[in-house]
Amino acid sequence: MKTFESLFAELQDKARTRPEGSGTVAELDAGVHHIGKKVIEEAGEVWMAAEYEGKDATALEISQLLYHVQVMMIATGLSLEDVYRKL
Ligand SMILES: N=c1c2ncn([C@@H]3O[C@H](COP(=O)(O)OP(=O)(O)OP(=O)(O)O)[C@@H](O)[C@H]3O)c2ncn1[C@@H]1O[C@H](COP(=O)(O)O)[C@@H](O)[C@H]1O
Repeated sequence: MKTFESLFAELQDKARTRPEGSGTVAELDAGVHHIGKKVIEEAGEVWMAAEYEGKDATALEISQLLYHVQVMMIATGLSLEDVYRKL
């Protein structure tokens, strides 16, 4: 099963190797402003799913929020350790 750490390593690899067709590469190229809007959009979807759509839909939306947060970390040059130090 994919974990937060393994997904982050995968996304770092995508950012470095820039494979054709990667949504992550496209999102990184679109920049922090675009990624920020995706984070906000997914956060809103988490809220709505949690209130009205049940556990499975909420888990899906949370996974998408975590993905976009990780893309933001890579776009801003943050490592997992940089964030974990703040926990
Ligand atoms: N976990 C994710 C992931 N979660 C969310 N998303 C993206 O976020 C979008 C969220 O879906 P929504 O339905 O909310 O949005 P949408 O309006 O349909 O999508 P857009 O039109 O905004 O792209 C999805 O369409 C994906 O583009 C993800 N994209 C990629 N991953 C994983 O990231 C890794 C690298 O992916 P690539 O860079 O695409 O190879 C792979 O393991 C993927 O499984």
